[in-house]
Amino acid sequence: MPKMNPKGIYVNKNVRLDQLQVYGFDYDYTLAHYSSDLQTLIYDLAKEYLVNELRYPEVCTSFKYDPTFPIRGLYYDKSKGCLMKLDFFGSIEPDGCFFGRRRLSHTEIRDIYGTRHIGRDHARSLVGLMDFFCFSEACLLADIVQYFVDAKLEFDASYIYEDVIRAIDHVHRSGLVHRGILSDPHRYLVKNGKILRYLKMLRERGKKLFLLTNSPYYFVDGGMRFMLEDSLDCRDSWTELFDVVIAKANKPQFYTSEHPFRCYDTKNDTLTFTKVDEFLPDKIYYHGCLKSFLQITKWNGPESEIQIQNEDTYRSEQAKLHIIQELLGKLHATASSSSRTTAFNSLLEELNEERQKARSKMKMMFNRSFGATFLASTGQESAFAYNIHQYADVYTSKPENFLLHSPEAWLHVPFDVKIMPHHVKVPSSLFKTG
Ligand SMILES: Nc1nc2c(ncn2[C@@H]2O[C@H](COP(=O)(O)O)[C@@H](O)[C@H]2O)c(=O)[nH]1
Ligand SMILES: [Mg+2]
Repeated sequence: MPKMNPKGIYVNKNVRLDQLQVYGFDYDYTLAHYSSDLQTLIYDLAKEYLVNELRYPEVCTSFKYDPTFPIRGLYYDKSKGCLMKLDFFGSIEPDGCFFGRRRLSHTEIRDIYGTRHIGRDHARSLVGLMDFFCFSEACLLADIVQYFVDAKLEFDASYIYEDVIRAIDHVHRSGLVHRGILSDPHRYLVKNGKILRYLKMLRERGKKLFLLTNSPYYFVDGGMRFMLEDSLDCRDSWTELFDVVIAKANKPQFYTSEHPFRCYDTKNDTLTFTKVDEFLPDKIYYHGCLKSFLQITKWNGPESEIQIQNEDTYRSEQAKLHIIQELLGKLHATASSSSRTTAFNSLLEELNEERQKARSKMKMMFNRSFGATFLASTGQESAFAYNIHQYADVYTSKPENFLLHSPEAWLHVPFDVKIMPHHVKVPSSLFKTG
C-alpha cells in the first residue's frame, strides 16, 4: 500500500531543477527549525505584555500554552470571536469551530453564520493564522476569549485580536523572543547538519544562493553558529555559504516596496550611509526590496517562459488539454444512477454512518480540536491546503529533502493528482478481509 512520504518533494507546478540557477532561503522555520518550546516562550511573553502593559487581569498570567490545541491555517473571526478551520471552498468545518476553548455545535454555527459557507461579508472579518509562529497566537486568542466568557464580561472580539496581535508583535519586534532563544539554544533550536550538506552541494553545482530573512542579523548569526558548530569547519563562516545575505527584510512589503538596501556593520551594529549598488561577499545587507534586488543581481529569471506560453503551438495544446479535461468530467457525471430500492437506501444510510465514524476517527488522529492541517473532515483539502496550492510551486517539510533527489531533476505534477500532490489514494482492496 502506498504511504505518504514526510520527506517527499511535492509538486504543484512543474519545475526543472537543472534550470534553476538561483536558490533563495528564508531563515526561521526553513534553515532553522524550532522545538515546540518556542510556542510556549512566545505565548508566555505575549501574555506578560497583555497583563503588564495592556492591563489585562492578573489571572491571565496563569494561562498555559496548550500544544494540542492549535494547528496551522486556522482563521480568527474578529467580529464574532470564533476560531475556526475552513475547507478548500471556504466552508466552516462542522466540528472545527471554537468560541474560546469550547467547540460550537452545528446549530450554534448555523445560528451565528447562517450557513456553513463563509460569505463575502463574513470573510472580511476573518484573519488567517498561517505560519508556524501563529500557534501561540491562536491559543492565546482562544484562551483570552474563554476568560471573558467564564468571567461573564462583555467584550469586543476585534479588541481582543488587536491586543493579542500587539502583544505578539511586541515580543518579536523588541527582540524578547530572539534573545530568549539565543539564551538557551539547546532548548529551542534543532541542530541540523544536513542543511549544510545541501547548501554546499548547491554551491558546488554553481548555483547562486541567497538568504532573505525578516530576522535581525545577530539572531540569525547566533542561530546559524549554534546549528552548524558540529558540522562547519571553525575557520569558515556560515555567511560564505551565500552569495547575498539580507536580514530585516520586512517581507512581505519587501516584494512590493521600493526601499533601498543598507549595508550592515556587524562590528558596530550600525547601518552604513553609502549607496548599495552591488552585493559584496561577506557583507550583510538590511531592508531593501525585490526591485533593487533584481537590478543589482540581474537574477531576473527567464522571460522566455512567458514568450513560450504566448506562442500559438503552446496555446493550441493548452486548449486541447482543457477540452480533454472537460470531456473527462462529463463522462464521470453521466455514468451510474440506477433505481433506488428501500434496501439500497438503508445500505446507503449504514454506509454513511460508517463513513462518518471513520472520518471522525481519522480526524482525531491529527489534532483533537481541528483535525488535519491539509484536510477537511470530508477528506477534501482545507483552506490552508488551498493557500499552499496557490502560492507554492513545490513544497516539502525541510530544504534538505532535496538531497534525496538529483539537483538536475525535473519535478512534475503527478498526472493523477486532484489537488495536493502529497496525498495518496488508499486502494479499496486494502479493506478486504479473508
Ligand atoms: N513583528 C513581528 N515579527 C514576527 C511575527 N511573527 C514572526 N516574526 C518574526 O519574523 C521573523 C521570521 O522571519 P523569516 O523571514 O526568517 O521567516 C522572526 O524574527 C520572527 O521573530 C509577528 O507577528 N510580528
Ligand atoms: Mg520563516
